[in-house]
Amino acid sequence: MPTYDLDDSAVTTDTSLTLTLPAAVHEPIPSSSDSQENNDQTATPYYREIISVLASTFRLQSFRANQLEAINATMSGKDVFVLMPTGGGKSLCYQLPAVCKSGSTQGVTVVISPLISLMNDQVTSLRNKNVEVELWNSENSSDDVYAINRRLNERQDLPSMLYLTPEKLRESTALKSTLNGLSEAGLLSRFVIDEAHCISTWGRDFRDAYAKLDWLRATYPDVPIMALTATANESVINDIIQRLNIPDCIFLKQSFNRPSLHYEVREKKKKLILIKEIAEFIGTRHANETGIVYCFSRKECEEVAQALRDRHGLKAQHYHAKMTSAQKKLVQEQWQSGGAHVIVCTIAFAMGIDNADVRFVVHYTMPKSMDAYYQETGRAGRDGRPADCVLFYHFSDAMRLMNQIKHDRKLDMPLLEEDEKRLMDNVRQVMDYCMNISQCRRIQILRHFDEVFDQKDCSKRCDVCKNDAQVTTQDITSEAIDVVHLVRLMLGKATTHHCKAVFLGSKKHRVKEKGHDELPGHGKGRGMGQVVVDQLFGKLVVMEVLHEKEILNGTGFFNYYLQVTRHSVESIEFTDNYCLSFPARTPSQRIADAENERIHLCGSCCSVHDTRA
Ligand SMILES: Nc1ncnc2c1ncn2[C@@H]1O[C@H](COP(=O)(O)OP(=O)(O)OP(=O)(O)O)[C@@H](O)[C@H]1O
Repeated sequence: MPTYDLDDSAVTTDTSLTLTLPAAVHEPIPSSSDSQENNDQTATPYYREIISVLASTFRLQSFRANQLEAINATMSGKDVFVLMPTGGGKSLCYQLPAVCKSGSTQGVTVVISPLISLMNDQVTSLRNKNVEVELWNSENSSDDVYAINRRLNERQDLPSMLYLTPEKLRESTALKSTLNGLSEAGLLSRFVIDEAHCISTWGRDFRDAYAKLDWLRATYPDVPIMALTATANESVINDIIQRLNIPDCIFLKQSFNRPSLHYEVREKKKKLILIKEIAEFIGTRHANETGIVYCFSRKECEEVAQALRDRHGLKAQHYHAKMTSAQKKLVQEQWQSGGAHVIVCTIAFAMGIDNADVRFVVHYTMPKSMDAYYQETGRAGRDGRPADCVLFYHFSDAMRLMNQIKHDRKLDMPLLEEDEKRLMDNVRQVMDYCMNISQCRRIQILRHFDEVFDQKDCSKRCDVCKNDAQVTTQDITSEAIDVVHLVRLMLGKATTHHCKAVFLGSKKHRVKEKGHDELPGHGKGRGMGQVVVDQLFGKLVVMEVLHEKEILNGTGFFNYYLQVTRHSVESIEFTDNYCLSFPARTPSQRIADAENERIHLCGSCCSVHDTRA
């Protein structure tokens, strides 16, 4: 057995997960457990230098799961595929061997990475460690390019690493000819494909220039390739391996479980109440600690940050795309120096801000996919210490995301129908996650990565496992059918909000003036309570029984009306999927629900009746 230490960091040390990969695509890939059983990782010819560089350059004491395996494999000239969760320590797997001299291949390690901001961060950090590194991307001036090219061509003082964007690699003939020269001189150590899921059309971030990377193996057959990603299910993995043509790669996968994170979903309330709840959560659980609040829009970021500052006295700052580089830099610096504790940001720009000691991630608005949720919560607890991830969910946010997808399809650019479906499905999966309060959050999250998780290992570090006893599961097939009938009777001309009100038995003016209090479905959901009715409607959207149709109104704005989709009532009756889990309602909650609906409880039988005249 290896004698090196695995720290108790953000990832587990379970390396025994293997995937079933179709033989037609490639030969079976050795799993990490195989390689560990057969090989003492400390007995390789490179180990002595590896350990020395770990301490001297990277100032680290030990390896995390699979890092040493990846480093040894690439130094011995093998292709490697590293599937490691966000914050797991992928960078070290290629940065460390790039600095070492004893590997079987010599020269420059070429890193292909999709995000200029992440490259900049890495390059700065490497230069601070005195690692010789060059960066070649669209931000370079012609003088920069000239200098880099000269350095690479003269080969006197070669950098250990060269960071590139895939677009640069595809477009620049000067770069290609320089790489050819290095290859002919035997001075290309390896190619590293970071965020390798961008290669796959199955992945969420497909990039055209990434797909062209099949060119690497064809042009430089002897240069080892290392592919790394934090998000890839089985189809994506197969696709990456096939496209890069690395069928015999050493495949290293570990559990995606992040034991240090506590997952929780809470019901999203109205704006000011919600912001107060967030402020209280931060104040009681994370006073003076750093965290991120994710919002949907730039306006929302600014409003929430301002409210947290002005109303609740928190050191909060917003961060989004419309800010100037100088403003962003200032906020980053404030965050890193403790001048700002809470960053309220949109997802697109959260990638550029990175701190190891983020203690909480709050989703003010639900994420657009489970992948995104994993990535965004993955910003917390990167130092391996406990951190909280709280997602505030409301059905209307899901509708907002779905409507945005439809809009993007119409307005912007060609979103293919299948892309739209995929994006919609992604939102539905998150809705499903939020509404499923009967299954451990970790089981649900990890299932998304094709990983089977044993609930007992959650150790009550999610809301579901913690609140175990208070959940009720109910077959809601007949209520679902009632809703479908009711929505049909509305002839596609009522909003979701209105349909819910009618279903709950509202006698408000708007309901009465349309005669909807006379409909057969009026009040069928009476007594279920707003939360359960929200869940029921949400479930029907997830199941694609209902959807919101966008209709342009006379004032040039869109109205969203609830409609029944292709599914018939019969299909509901014959599926066994129509169960809902919800927190058991206490008597006081039932009274509150009833009052919300302006319906009174009958004192004698305790069931809900409309006792008004
Ligand atoms: N062996 C180690 N011991 C202690 N800390 C480590 C080790 N390896 C990496 N780290 C630290 O873990 C943090 C995350 O590492 P890194 O940025 O490489 O993660 P990543 O897997 O690339 O994550 P992401 O997918 O989010 O980019 C960094 O702060 C890094 O210094």
